Amino acid sequence: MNTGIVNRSIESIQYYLSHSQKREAVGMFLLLLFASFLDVIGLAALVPVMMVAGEPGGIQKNEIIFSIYNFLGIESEKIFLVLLIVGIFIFFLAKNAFSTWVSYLQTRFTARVGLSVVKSQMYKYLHFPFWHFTDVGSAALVNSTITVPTYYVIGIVRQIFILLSEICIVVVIVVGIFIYKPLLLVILGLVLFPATFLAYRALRVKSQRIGSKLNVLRPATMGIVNELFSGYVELKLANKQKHFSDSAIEKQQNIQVLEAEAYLYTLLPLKLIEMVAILGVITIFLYAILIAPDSTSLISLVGLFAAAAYRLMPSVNRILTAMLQLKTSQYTIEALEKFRGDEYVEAPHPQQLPLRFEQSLSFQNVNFSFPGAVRPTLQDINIDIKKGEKIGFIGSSGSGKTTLMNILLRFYTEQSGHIAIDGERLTSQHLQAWHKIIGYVKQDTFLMEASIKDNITLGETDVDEERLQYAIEQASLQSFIKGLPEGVNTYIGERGSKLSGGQRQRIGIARAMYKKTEILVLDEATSALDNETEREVNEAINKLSQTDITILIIAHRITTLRECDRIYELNEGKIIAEHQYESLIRRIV
Ligand SMILES: Nc1ncnc2c1ncn2[C@@H]1O[C@H](COP(=O)(O)OP(=O)(O)OP(=O)(O)O)[C@@H](O)[C@H]1O
Repeated sequence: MNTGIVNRSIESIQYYLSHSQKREAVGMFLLLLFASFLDVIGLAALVPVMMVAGEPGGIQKNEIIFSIYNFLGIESEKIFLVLLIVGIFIFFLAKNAFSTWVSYLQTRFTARVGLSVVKSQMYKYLHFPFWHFTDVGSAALVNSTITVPTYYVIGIVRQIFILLSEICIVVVIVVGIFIYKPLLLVILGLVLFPATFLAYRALRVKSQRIGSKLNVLRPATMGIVNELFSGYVELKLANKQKHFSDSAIEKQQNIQVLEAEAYLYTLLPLKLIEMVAILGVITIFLYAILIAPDSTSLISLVGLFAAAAYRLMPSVNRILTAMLQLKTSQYTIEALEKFRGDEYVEAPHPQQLPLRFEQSLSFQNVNFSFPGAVRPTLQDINIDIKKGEKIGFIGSSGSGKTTLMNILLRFYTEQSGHIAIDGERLTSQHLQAWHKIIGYVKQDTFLMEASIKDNITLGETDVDEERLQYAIEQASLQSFIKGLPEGVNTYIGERGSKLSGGQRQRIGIARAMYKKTEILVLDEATSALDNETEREVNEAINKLSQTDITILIIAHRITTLRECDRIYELNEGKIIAEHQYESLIRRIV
């Protein structure tokens, strides 16, 4: 049988196991082996005991049982038989308790492996280079961090355990038969092995193909369903809801068909093995008629074959099914192995240093290009900002404003030049301290399906109420919150659907204020800004302008920049001009 997928699976699982877990896995394998051994002993003991019990004077006929009978010195055969049956029952009880315990250990172990796969995937995607992160897309991210690990545990980790334990059972039986009757083993091998091998070969490619197709279809369907609901308003107005839902249903239908086909393949082996067992009986008959025309050996051989096949069939079936499941789930191994290259591995967090921001923040000859971009996204950026200044950024779409802020926030790292805080170069050793004092209010503020309070504190359990009030005031949210039935505890709906555009941005501002932001980056929304929203946001910005918080505002409406000390204009990644608000507004009017 092809062991490629088995080796691949074991190698893949090893990646997630610590040293002690690897030892634990070996220990568990030994326990499985022992449980299989007990399983076979139990069955092997049952048959002679039943035969002895059913036949008067049977005790004397069976050598082993007879010697036990003599050893115990019990006078009544009946009592001995009762004791023997009770003994067998106790043995089965103990054996099953033991194998249940082994199964319990195994499921706990599997669950822990599953958890470390999820953890490892989460870690991987949370430490992804930022530009790459946005390329992957949220549906694929959810699929990779939750769905793929789930199917990996079901389709790979569990199947490997099933496979190993069933192989143990088969080996024990085969060794037993070999000792007892080598000829039977030859017949069994000749019949069972090629048939099983051929069945596996016929189904494995199909199973693997099903898995790969499912891995594409599942996130694609999830993505469409996500869009269907998140774009509810736009799709309804454009009369496109049906188009999206039809496409999701079509994909879901394909998934159902593939899953049904995969399920069918798990049922087929048993049917096939049954046929093979019958074929075995026929082979023995033929053997007996043509080669060894001795009827007593024929009957005993058929009986033995039937007994061996009876115990072997379920095991061989489970082995085949497990192998096919491994093939169907092979895609999960490949999916988990993605992005393990050095370019995706973040340098280990260096020791963190404190950072003081008391005087200035400057960009010094900063240059940045996205991987594969034809021209630099930012070129020779030089800006000096004093603490407490309010600075505006304008420029056409794509001129590099957001990228510049992402560098300041350290989501991207400049290829040359640097950022200095109070004259000290900002490095990865300052990351924690830097993120503590810098806040970012994005164009589309991230909002959770939770209360206003949770959205401002980002779900903090030990809320500093005084700080919360201060943040609400600074973001000019107090009158809005006062008018709500449950005040700060009011739920804002999914992604803030119960809020206006201005209210959403002001929640973002309040969030930044709550965390004691010293430098605030505001990326003003282009689309959502109607006059009322602009007034609301401007009111908050004006209020913040009275504080000593340093503010950097990317604006699409010049009026947002009224309180700015200076305004930089970007074009194609370069700073092409520095303006004062008055001169800029005159130029436009
Ligand atoms: N993740 C990315 N990968 C590759 N190129 C990118 C990526 N993000 C932005 N760019 C490119 O970098 C350039 C600058 O984009 P940026 O978002 O900084 O512009 P912007 O001035 O903020 O635009 P807008 O005003 O429309 O928000 C654009 O040409 C854009 O296509």
